[in-house]
Amino acid sequence: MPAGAPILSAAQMAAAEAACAARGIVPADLMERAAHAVAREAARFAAGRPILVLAGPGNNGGDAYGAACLLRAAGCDVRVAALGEPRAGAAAAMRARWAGPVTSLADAPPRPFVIDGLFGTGMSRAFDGEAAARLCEDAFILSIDLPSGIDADRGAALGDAIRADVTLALGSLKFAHVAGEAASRCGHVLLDPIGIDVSSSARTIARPRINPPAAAEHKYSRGLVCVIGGAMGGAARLAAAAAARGGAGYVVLASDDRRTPLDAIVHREPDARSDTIADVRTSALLIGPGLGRDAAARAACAQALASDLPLVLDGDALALISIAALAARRSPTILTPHGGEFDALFGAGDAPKIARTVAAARASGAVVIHKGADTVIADPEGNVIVANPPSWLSTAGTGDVLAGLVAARLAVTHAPMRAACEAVWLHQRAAGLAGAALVADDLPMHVPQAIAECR
Ligand SMILES: NC(=O)C1=CN([C@@H]2O[C@H](COP(=O)(O)OP(=O)(O)OC[C@H]3O[C@@H](n4cnc5c(N)ncnc54)[C@H](OP(=O)(O)O)[C@@H]3O)[C@@H](O)[C@H]2O)[C@@H](O)CC1
Ligand SMILES: Nc1ncnc2c1ncn2[C@@H]1O[C@H](COP(=O)(O)OP(=O)(O)O)[C@@H](O)[C@H]1O
Ligand SMILES: [K+]
Repeated sequence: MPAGAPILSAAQMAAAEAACAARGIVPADLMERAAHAVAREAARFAAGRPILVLAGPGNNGGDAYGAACLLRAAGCDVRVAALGEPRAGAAAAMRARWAGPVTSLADAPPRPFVIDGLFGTGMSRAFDGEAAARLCEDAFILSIDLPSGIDADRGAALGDAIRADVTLALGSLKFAHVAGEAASRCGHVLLDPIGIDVSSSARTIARPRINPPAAAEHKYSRGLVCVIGGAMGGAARLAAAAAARGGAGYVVLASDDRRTPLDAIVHREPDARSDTIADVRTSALLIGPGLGRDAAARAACAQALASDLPLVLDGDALALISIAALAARRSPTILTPHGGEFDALFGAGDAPKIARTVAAARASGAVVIHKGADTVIADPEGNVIVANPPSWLSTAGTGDVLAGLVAARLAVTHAPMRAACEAVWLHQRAAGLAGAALVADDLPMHVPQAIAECR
């Protein structure tokens, strides 16, 4: 996935395209550039294999006809199968340029390399993809802009959507490249800006820059993280270990369980929880991993919310707070809900995940890390960063590790959106370093290497 790349809705993409026209770059120019980009990548990936171009009735099909012409001119073995016929504009002109035969999808024999140019951002309703599926079954598939059959904004498959090996996004990434079910249908995502200027408040995550501590720093100035433990000691220990490896200067763990994951982590008795929450030296307080939901947990949450400390709320804590109490806070707050916790706190709703996460950040005044295969980070100003972490993270306790990293980065940076992005990047990188079949305990030890890569 291209790092730090803008992400647009279909409507925002169309507006950017219209703005090009105002600068004298007409749709035919953009389609020409798109066709060149598709032909370039197709030639590279096909590597001499016979190519079948699937062309649809809209501009996605126009890109496909344009690429077919360029590939044939370059000596490639190209056939075209079409669904509908472009009727007007740049797409019709590209169609007219293709002098070779065009068969229906049903009549086309399969070929080992398919360029999928059936539908892009204009996909509006479910499509019967049976004939396309037959042609794609054993082929390497390069999708133009989006795998056909995807809702560009929601990332939902509309009927029989295509599953691509490589998707070449044109102009900008769309929400479907990073969010929802569609993200896993895109395969490897490439982006060609085709000369369109785009700006967006939503971007893909990029490697952060993390500097070593300045020479004058000491353990307290580096950031004191306090982790409040509860019913399940292991969760708080995972979080504390991650906070220590995540660059905090000092980590305190207040819990019933005297065991700490590292000797460097200071244990405090649970009856000192209230003193810990009141400790003004604390740079970031983490509450929630393994907390439980009993009266003591509720009281600790209420005290944490009422404090002026920078706060990270995870797990059980998210079930013990209200949006109103969050909105009343003046200090930085970061929430780290998974999908179920998010729905319970903010409501399920039909809107796309990115829009729901932005609304949650606005309503709560907090930075929200809405976790999952498409992790959406939003701040109350509407800035959004999206990450697609490795699926091996889908195992118990990895969220506790993330919460500890968030607390560490908040303690160090004092900037909640930056802290959230740094933590999510370090978490996914540590997962990549830990590799297949990782368990949550493996992650903290890989965080120093991930930080070392952030110079
Ligand atoms: N962004 C940019 O700057 C640039 C964008 N470019 C390219 O344009 C693409 C967007 O093009 P687009 O808007 O023409 O839409 P597209 O995806 O081709 O499909 C629309 C057609 O499909 C039809 N249709 C829809 N659903 C259907 C169904 N279920 N079953 C059957 N038909 C269905 C629909 O029919 P209608 O709904 O109107 O009846 C209409 O005819 C974009 O993804 C990129 O590749 C580049 O050329 C250059 C720069
Ligand atoms: N399929 C997946 N692909 C990528 N990341 C995932 C997937 N499932 C879960 N994750 C990540 O794993 C972590 C799980 O967090 P959470 O559900 O709170 O687990 P726990 O409470 O057991 O620690 C989150 O960072 C989440 O984004
Ligand atoms: K397509």
